[in-house]
Amino acid sequence: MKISDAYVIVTSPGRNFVTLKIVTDEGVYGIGDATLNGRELAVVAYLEEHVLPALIGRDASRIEDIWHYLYRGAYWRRGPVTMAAISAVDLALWDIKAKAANMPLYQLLGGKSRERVMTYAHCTGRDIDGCLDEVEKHIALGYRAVRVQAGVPGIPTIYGVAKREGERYEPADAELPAEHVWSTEKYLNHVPKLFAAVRERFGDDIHLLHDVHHRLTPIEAARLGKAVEPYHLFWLEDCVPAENQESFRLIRQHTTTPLAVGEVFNSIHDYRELLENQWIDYIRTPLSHGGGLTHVRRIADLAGLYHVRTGFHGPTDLSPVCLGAAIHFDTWVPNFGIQEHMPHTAETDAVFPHDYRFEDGHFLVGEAPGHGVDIDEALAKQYPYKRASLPVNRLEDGTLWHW
Ligand SMILES: O=C(O)C(=O)C[C@H](O)[C@H](O)CO
Ligand SMILES: [Mg+2]
Repeated sequence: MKISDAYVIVTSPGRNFVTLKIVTDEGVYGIGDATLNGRELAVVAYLEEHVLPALIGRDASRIEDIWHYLYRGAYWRRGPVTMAAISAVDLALWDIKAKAANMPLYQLLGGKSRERVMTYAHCTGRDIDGCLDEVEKHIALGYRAVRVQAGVPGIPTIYGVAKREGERYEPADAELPAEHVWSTEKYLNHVPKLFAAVRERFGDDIHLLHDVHHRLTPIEAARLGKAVEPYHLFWLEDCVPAENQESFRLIRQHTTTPLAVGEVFNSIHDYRELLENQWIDYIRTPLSHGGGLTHVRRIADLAGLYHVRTGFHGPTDLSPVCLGAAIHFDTWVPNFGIQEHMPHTAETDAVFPHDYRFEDGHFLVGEAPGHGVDIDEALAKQYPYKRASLPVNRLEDGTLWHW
């Protein structure tokens, strides 16, 4: 089965998505997600100029060889743009392989390890009370796990909290990066109060998660991890920027709060010291940024040796294609932890018809051959690309900080 055509579809049904379609001479096609929030067209250019012309005529069944051709063959390795492009090709080829085998993707991976996939919801409020109301709503929807983020007094705009009550949170909300102001002290003083309030109102059974979004230094992260220990979090996410993996040694020495890392990683090499030293508990790299199934399953296998589990990134800036493939992976992977779930808009769901289902706080995998997600190309055309950038953060004195 040879690749006869490959093209990119850019659509913006509420937010931008980049989708790759690979077509074979036998008429079977596959779909991959190539969305890199705020840098979408860089991946489009990489695919169109450097990847797709070299795919035409290749045997679509040789996924492993094509992966290495694109990775080793580029000479320039790793990086989010390259790896998002490789991921999209890989997801589309696995979709083709599973369709050709007339099997849902999880069957090709090794079959079901579980019946359903536990998800966590985003609960955010302008203040602690607003956040508690959201937790209540999400428990009523059946969620067993919630990520809690609340506004911090004295910080006007903060990661994870919508600008206005009742609005959805979307960080890429301006053509050019919006400037936010950050205060570590105000944040560190406030967060333990949020967790105390959630446990006080909802008890011990619900899993609680929190995303620091890379803003602390290692010793500050250690302080936060210790401060929230009484509230036994499921995880504390991205507590420091993680280019320096060694930072986690210090954090781990001080706290038993479980740590999740990796939504901005794209290679197994980003994880090696973290895993081998048992400094983290969950890996977060999504299939659409970490080299697709071919590479992410190697990361998951390495993680499994160290009792580390998966907790894939799943905000709305990963398309339903990535989410659909992730649900197959989650259904199979032995060391599954949890799946992030931030519901897509109705417009997005219409552009990407899919057969996964959400029920009672869990995803249920579909039985259609492939990963079960398609794209309605005619509908996609009705939503043209709009430039959208992620914000930047500055300390109160104006210093540029991590967002
Ligand atoms: O969902 C999360 O945990 C995130 O941190 C979301 C990121 O801010 C988002 O994907 C940036 O594009
Ligand atoms: Mg995150």
